[in-house]
Amino acid sequence: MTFSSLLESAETYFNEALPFVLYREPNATELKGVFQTDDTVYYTTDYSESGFVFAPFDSEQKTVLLPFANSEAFSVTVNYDEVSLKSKSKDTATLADKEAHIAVVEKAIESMKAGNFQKVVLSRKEMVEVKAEDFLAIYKRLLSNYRTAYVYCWYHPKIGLWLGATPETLLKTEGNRFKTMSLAGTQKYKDTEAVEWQEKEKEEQHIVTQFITSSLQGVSDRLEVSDLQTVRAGGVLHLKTEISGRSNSRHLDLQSVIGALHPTPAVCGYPKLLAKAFILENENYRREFYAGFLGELNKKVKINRNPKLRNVENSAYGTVKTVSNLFVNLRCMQLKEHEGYIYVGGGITTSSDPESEWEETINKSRTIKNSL
Ligand SMILES: C=C(O[C@@H]1C=C(C(=O)O)C=C[C@H]1O)C(=O)O
Repeated sequence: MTFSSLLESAETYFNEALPFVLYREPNATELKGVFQTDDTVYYTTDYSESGFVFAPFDSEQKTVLLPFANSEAFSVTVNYDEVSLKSKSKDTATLADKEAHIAVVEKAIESMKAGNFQKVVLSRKEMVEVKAEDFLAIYKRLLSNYRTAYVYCWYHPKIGLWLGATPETLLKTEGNRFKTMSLAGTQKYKDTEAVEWQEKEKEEQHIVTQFITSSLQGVSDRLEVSDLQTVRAGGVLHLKTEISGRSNSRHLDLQSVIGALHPTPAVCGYPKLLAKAFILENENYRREFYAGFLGELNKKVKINRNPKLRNVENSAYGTVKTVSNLFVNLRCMQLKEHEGYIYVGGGITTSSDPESEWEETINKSRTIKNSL
């Protein structure tokens, strides 16, 4: 199977209304595809299943699963030479979009000043003129434009068509080791990653780091927390801290770890339940799968830790491990037959300036717009 034949299979599956997902991990050259052989909507029950998951923001709603057992999986090397299409940027937000977003941001600031909660992530969706039938051209541009992102295209005829290029890992596990990240704080990228950060951004990112480390306290006694870094995600920069560890027990309970993490204050707020209630009550639309998560769940892979043995084919030294690679669904778009919806948001604290928060959503929305 080649890069172009994998894309052709996706096109065939789409035309035949069968579920599939295409995805490429950050900095990887491998494009993977999972093609479900029937059009049933399968769900996870306790995250012990093996497959590709697609979870909504609202953790009360069910997580969709493309079970590996009911699918065919392929992997090819991406051929970027085949991705030469030019990109354009269009800003399509209306004045009404701007006023509505600013009004909710102002309401949140007031509520936080009254002491109701500390941080909330407010988002909106913006309509763009695209057609679902063009999804592969858009997907190829996303692959080419964002090599450090997790770039996916997910389709289920009974649920919808989603594409994205996200910078955020929710959870990576291998056996009982795990890794996650605290990613928050945003500024526009202007040719350098050597930038200063304001207290507001440092504070909102710190809230996320604190939440993650305390949520994982019961999972591992020895958490490793990296230094604060500035990372680029297309046209924006974020603050990032990496958090990793090994579960105290031999078995990592994915259901409880995912339950403890999702949604983090990077996409919801703090305290979690109060922020979530504010979001559900005040954002005047449903997030659906935006700010949910997606990726491989309990995949069996052969791991070879000795680099000297890397070239030994069919290695007898490899061990089979169970891995999960889950990413937060950000910088994404839902594609309908005749239009697309880009989903974007940003973290609000009492020090937020509503106008700058609006600009931040515009800057984030360009991740997708630059590839339409
Ligand atoms: C909510 C989004 O992004 C998240 C919010 C950020 C912020 O508030 O600065 C930064 C990165 C992400 O964790 C989004 O892209 O829609």
